[in-house]
Amino acid sequence: MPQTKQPGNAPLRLDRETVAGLPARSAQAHKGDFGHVLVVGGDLGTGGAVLLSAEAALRCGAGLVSVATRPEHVAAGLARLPEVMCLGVSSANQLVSVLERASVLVVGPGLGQAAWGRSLLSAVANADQPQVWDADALNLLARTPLALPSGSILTPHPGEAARLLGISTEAVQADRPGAARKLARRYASVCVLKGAGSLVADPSGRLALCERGHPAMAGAGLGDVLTGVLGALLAQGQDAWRAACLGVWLHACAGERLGVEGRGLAASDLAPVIRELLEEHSACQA
Ligand SMILES: NC(=O)C1=CN([C@@H]2O[C@H](COP(=O)(O)OP(=O)(O)OC[C@H]3O[C@@H](n4cnc5c(N)ncnc54)[C@H](O)[C@@H]3O)[C@@H](O)[C@H]2O)[C@@H](O)CC1
Ligand SMILES: Nc1ncnc2c1ncn2[C@@H]1O[C@H](COP(=O)(O)OP(=O)(O)O)[C@@H](O)[C@H]1O
Repeated sequence: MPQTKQPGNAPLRLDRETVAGLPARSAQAHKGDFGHVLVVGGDLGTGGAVLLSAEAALRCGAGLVSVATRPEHVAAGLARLPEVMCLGVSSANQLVSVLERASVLVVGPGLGQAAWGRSLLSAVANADQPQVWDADALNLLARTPLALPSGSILTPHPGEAARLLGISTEAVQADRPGAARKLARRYASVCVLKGAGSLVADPSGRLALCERGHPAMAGAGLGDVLTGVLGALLAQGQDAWRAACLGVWLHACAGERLGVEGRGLAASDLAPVIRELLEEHSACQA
């Protein structure tokens, strides 16, 4: 299990044995048992990012999934993902009722950094459900003092980590464990530092390393998929550390499985493969 003792300062290596799984579902299970993930983002021009996240949340077993995005994106969202409740929001006050119904919040994919994204992020930051912050939520966090509620996960790529730490991307890459641990401590959250050899750090200094993955994953939207995976695992009762370790490992193994087909991996190809891998690791029915 990820809580396994680590020798000295060495990171825990994530693999099938060290990653804790989801419990099997009872035969009486119903959708209310598996949480409600709300994905917030998708400003004009980046509407696909929230759909990638929502699709991944759905395919990883969240009971309910909602998206709050620009009203202009609702029709496309419903056409692509009829299972997802897609709400058009022009301002943060329209978020209030859906925020109350969600058990986990994912914020940032395609959010943008203009007034619309900033106001939505403030509303999300005031909610107390566990959250996953990515992309523009992190870019806004780098220039606005906001606190993440306990049990949350941030998922910077090296560029975002550099903005949060006020250093260069090269400096982040030169000491990835240091950067991940610093961000986890600073934001009192679990930090996933993405890129080849993704790291998971928690505020107590725990560190895990994922050596799986594939260079075919170097493409648009792969990070958006990861946010949905993490949201779904939190919604199914995993704490932030366990969700991050399992989610990062599943995502990287799926990239590896698809990477053998070569370049041109589309982010939306990942969700069904992550589903397959999750079932191989943690069967739905005992
Ligand atoms: N279909 C969509 O709607 C998509 C929307 N996206 C959104 O577009 C917005 C901008 O995000 P971006 O991440 O493209 O922009 P950023 O400018 O934040 O990041 C890109 C830069 O970060 C650095 N970087 C990232 N990963 C690195 C690594 N592994 N090693 C070294 N350097 C690394 C590089 O300098 C890279 O050019 C976000 O809101 C994002 O969610 C993207 O996720 C792409 C897909
Ligand atoms: N060379 C690589 N090896 C392993 N994983 C990679 C590689 N390149 C990208 N990834 C993974 O793909 C995802 C890319 O996320 P991100 O940079 O946020 O992209 P986007 O913002 O376009 O969604 C991360 O989870 C990262 O770890």
